[in-house]
Amino acid sequence: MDDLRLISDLKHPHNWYPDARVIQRKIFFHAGPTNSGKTFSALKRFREAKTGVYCGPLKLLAAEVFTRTNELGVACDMVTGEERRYAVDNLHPSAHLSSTVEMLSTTMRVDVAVIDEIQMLRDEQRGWAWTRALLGAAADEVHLCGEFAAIDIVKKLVAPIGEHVEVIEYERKSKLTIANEGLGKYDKIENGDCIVCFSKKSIYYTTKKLDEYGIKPAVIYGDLPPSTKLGQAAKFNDPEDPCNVLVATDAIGMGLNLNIRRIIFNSLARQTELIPNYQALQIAGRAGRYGTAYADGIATTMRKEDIGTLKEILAEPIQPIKAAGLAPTFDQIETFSFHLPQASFVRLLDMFMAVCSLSDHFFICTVQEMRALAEMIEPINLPLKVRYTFCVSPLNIDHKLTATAFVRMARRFSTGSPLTYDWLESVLQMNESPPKTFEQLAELERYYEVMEEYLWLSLRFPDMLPDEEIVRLKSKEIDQLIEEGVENLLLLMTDNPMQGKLVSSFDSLKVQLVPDSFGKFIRIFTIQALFLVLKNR
Ligand SMILES: Nc1ncnc2c1ncn2[C@@H]1O[C@H](COP(=O)(O)OP(=O)(O)OP(=O)(O)O)[C@@H](O)[C@H]1O
Ligand SMILES: [Mg+2]
Repeated sequence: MDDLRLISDLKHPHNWYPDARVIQRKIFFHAGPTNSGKTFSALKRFREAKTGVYCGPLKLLAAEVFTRTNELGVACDMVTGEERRYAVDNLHPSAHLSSTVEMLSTTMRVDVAVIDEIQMLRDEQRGWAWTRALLGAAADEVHLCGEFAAIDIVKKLVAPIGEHVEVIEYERKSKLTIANEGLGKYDKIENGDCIVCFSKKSIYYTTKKLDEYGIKPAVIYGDLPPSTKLGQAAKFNDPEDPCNVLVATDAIGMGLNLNIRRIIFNSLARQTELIPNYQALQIAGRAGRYGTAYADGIATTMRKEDIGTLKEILAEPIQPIKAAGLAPTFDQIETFSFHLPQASFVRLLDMFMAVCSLSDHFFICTVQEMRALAEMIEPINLPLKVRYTFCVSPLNIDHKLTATAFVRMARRFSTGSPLTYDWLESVLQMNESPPKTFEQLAELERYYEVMEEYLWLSLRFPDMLPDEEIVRLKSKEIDQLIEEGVENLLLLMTDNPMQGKLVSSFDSLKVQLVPDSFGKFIRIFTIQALFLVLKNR
């Protein structure tokens, strides 16, 4: 037990990064509310430096920095969990790199490291990645961008290594007001409005409602592939495009540049809990974007009775962040397994969580997702490192299709046979026709997730997952189908409620049944019944 306690002692995470510890780093904290130019300033410094790395919270942001930096004439490569791109080629890596925060190499020496959205170190699941970047970036200058709430904790985390934090404060570049009353009705929707929902179901419901008022919105939610998100964002941003309303989940909370004038909270609760005030502020802060047609922003609610709550939430002072996330590293789990050779991986994780010790200012990130993946592949015989890698992959296994594919990938891996594209195709048995119902659209999203998982694993085990190129091409095709699906489903609902529904199945009937007026339902039902009769004859 004493040995186990020693191994799981996480009290001195500073010591995990020897390359950073030999540098006397200068730390700059660009602190301010949303839309205040923090990232803009830090990126300027990044580009001016001889060598630099940018660590962003999302693939989309890493891609945006990659594209923009190259456009500005500074060669920049990109690394995300699933992809490596080079400004030139892999024989000539650039001096600048844009990456997702989890991918930062703590042994790569650079002049400037930018760590964006540093307040994310409080995140229950991903917080460890920001803590690791903060303590481990081997850079002369570390530029942090984020909320004021993170200043104290950052100072406390670097104090033991004698590093000083210089805070640069920013003010919001545009005005943000909270409306006096909630909207109440859909007919008050205007150009530049973004309705924020907290579930896919309410996204569909809201689009349907807007349809009744002849509005065809752009739609963005987390499960959509990046290029669909970008396509929808571009459509909404384009002043020439007739689409001027956006319906989105809080997936827009970070990163995308959107010309939003007014944020309308469809509700203020995720499942049953009110959203925390820092999240509400992040989302509300999306309204009004410096340098766009809608420089001044407004935040409001869909339901009139919610406006008071919104005002209360936004008025609450943001509590300074008290602790930063940490997670067990592979080395620690491996040493644990030497001491407990009989224990299953799930048991190792549970033991680690039970005995590990932390100092003040840290908390241990939840390993729920990792544990769920570990449970699925527990009976499969895999080396510890492979099992660990499978379990830290970012796959969502809430759906049967993704869960089954995950298990089959692990099983195939354990037999030593390569996971080729042909094999993957036989597992997925994809229906690649353009989706006509939301269920079919969701199925395509699942295919896309499995392909992303393949790409993620193939970066780590290229010999066992050799068909990266072909899977990437295929995933782009699926992405395209999803994009068309989002467009077409909305189009079908808006332009002509009858069109296209003749060929759809009972699934679409289920969707139509939910919030529609009775008359419309009778018409659709009659036509569908007629269609079935004709088909059977
Ligand atoms: N000095 C500047 N000159 C021109 N454009 C600027 C300047 N500062 C910021 N911007 C533009 O204003 C917008 C907001 O800036 P930025 O993204 O840096 O804000 P932020 O504080 O990082 O916001 P968030 O918290 O949402 O990440 C961007 O489109 C950026 O290009
Ligand atoms: Mg920013």
